[in-house]
Amino acid sequence: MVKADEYTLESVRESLIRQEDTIIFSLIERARFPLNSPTYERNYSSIPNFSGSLFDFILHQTEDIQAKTGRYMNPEENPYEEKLSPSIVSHYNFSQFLYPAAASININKKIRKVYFNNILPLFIAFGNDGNYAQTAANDLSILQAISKRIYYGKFVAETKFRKSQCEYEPLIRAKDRKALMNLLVDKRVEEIVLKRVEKKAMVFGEEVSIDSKIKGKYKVDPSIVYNLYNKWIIPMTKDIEVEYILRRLD
Ligand SMILES: C=C(O[C@@H]1C=C(C(=O)O)C=C[C@H]1O)C(=O)O
Repeated sequence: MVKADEYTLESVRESLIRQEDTIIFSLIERARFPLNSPTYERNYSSIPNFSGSLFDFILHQTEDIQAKTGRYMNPEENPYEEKLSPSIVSHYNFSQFLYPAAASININKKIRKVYFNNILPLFIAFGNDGNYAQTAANDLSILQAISKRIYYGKFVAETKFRKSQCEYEPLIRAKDRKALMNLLVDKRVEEIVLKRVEKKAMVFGEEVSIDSKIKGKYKVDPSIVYNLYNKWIIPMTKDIEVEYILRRLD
């Protein structure tokens, strides 16, 4: 069993670094397909007894089977769907590190909206090749990876709170969002994250050729990965940190 104190700021940071790999590989996989807009059109799929797009259907069905088989018993995992089947398997005794009153914050709607409106158009070619099920499955992999990363802000906030409780408490009582954000933020770490994800996108996504003249062609533009983290992923992680910390004394 993982003990509650096995999460430390260092271990949380290590996990965030490993999650970068998952996010970047999932972007590379989605980039194999063009936009494939019918995937997201309500009227296109005509699935019997379901009103929604093919993507909505795959999201619901996939999360439901994952819920049944215990995925969301782990506090590090957060589903997008609200109504899911209960787990039908016996499960591992996961450490309950988060503060219960603060653990349930949810910005799924925002993450979904940002993904489809702001992130996807950045790295996808327009077009339609008919591979809608694969497209939706790849979207879901990215959404799950960025959701885990953003909600990991709760673990970041909890470790920081435990380290400096006296500094946080008065600001939480005063509901001083701005001061809490200043206390939570570490600009130096953010700059390292940004440089590292750009580099990882180069290393993981470079077209490999035995012809040494072909260099510098990437499956997903590294500067887009940088921007994705800078504009969306890090800010949303920090929002989760602040929302979590505000409820830390409830
Ligand atoms: C995750 C941390 O907290 C904040 C959020 C960061 C992020 O989203 O990458 C980086 C630094 C901090 O501003 C941390 O300090 O490691």
